[in-house]
Amino acid sequence: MKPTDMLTQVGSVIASVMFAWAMFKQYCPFNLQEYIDKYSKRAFTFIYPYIQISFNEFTGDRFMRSEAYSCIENYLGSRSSAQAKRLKADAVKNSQSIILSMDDHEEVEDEFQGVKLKWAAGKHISKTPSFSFYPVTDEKKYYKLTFHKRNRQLILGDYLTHVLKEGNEIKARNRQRKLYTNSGSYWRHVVFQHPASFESLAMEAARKQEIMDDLVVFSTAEEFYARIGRAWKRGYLLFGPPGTGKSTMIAAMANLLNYDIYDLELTAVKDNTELRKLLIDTTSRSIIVIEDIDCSLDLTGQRKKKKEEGEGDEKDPKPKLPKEESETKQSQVTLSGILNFVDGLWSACKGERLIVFTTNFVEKLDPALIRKGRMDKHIELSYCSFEAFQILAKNYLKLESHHLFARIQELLGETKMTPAEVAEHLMPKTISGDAKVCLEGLIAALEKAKEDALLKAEEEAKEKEKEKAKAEEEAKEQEKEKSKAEEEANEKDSSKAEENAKKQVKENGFCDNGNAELSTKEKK
Ligand SMILES: Nc1ncnc2c1ncn2[C@@H]1O[C@H](COP(=O)(O)OP(=O)(O)OP(=O)(O)O)[C@@H](O)[C@H]1O
Ligand SMILES: [Mg+2]
Repeated sequence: MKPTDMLTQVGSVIASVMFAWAMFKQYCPFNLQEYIDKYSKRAFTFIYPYIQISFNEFTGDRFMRSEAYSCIENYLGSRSSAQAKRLKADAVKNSQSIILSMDDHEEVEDEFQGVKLKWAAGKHISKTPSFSFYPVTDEKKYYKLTFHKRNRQLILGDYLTHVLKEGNEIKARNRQRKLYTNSGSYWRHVVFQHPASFESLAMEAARKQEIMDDLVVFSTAEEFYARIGRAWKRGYLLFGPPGTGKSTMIAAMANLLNYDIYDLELTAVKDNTELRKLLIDTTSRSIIVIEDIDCSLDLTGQRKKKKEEGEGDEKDPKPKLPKEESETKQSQVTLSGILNFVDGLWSACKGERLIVFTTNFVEKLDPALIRKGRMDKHIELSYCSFEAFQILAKNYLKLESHHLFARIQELLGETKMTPAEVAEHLMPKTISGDAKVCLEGLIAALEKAKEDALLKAEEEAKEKEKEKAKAEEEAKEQEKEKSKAEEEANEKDSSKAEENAKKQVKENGFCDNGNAELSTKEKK
């Protein structure tokens, strides 16, 4: 038989089979069709040695994108770019980088512990009836994993866990981080792009390293927290004078760990229920920040106030602005609400979380709020040391050393200046950006600060001296008054005794109180 004849015969056989199949579908009862379909698939899987798993893009009611699908998409990214011929590209991180994924109907291979598997991207298209002129197509994308059935245990267990974990990590690396703020009971967000880093933070190197280690250890300690039975969260209390870098450190923490920031404005939270709702809505890998907790709400005196109710109002050492006052009145968040927020059951949901409080006055906070276990790490940010200055000089002026550094070191040891003030003096003052001008300006400011501090100390000493003298005078005056009062009391006593004696003599003819002289006189 000629090859052309053979081809003709094959073609006619295929055409007949297809015709028979079409007739069968047309006239065969639906139940029988289903029956045959089911058993033919079973028979096929019986002889087919591979297992297939589909991961659909949307689960359930189509509104939720499947987490597994996006994890797989991320996981397959690098493999796709290396193996697939048709790729899809998408921009992430505010168009700063591109991620690639395989296009529909492409396949890539993967290997896990020596086992080979295959991933394929596909889509089901179904036409949904519509009144529109244009037909509406409903695309359902999926990834299909194919592997040999002898590896079932390994793939369903370790491999899929590995895919989800790695996919999640890639997703976290690629995602655009967000800065959230609360508005009512919802979070609004903007893109978070703060350049702060631990490298540029002006702080002693050893302390900085300790904080960074603590953060990194925390972020990788999921198994540890699960083993010891603690929620995977950690509290940081940053305290120190204004301008010492508390907010900057929070941004550096977020950049180090690649976390989102939830900046919680407590005065805008109506009550504890709203606070809980906000907490539940936060995602994992995030830092929840409450800035200036001492003046966000009057949490400082709540416990004391309850005890002292009716004893009159305690004077707030920091006068509040009228707006702040009215907001505080509106907010009914209580200290116990905050404590539940920090370590209640809800704070444990959905992965790792850092909770950071900042304050200028740590001593004003209720000890319950900042005890270890709630605020695990207390970090004091203080005035600028010489080591911190060196980092600022390197950042601002690109200077590692300078002959004026010695004088600055001397002055920083003698006076207090916040890193924010030092940084301000190191900002370029001339177009040429002459470092010497900045350093001289800083020296002048430090000398002035030193003089001011001396004057202030002298004034304080004088004030103290005055107060001491006044106190001594008052004490003397009090002493005088006391002795005068005693004299008067003595006089009163003796005249009273005299009167009593006279009375007795009049009534009894004698006196028994020992005032014999008087009684005999009276008798005579
Ligand atoms: N330790 C620091 N390292 C680097 N820059 C700093 C440091 N401290 C302050 N700065 C600079 O000073 C500015 C103010 O600092 P920041 O807002 O972090 O202070 P803060 O402690 O949060 O103050 P506040 O208590 O008033 O909120 C920052 O923009 C930063 O440039
Ligand atoms: Mg701040």
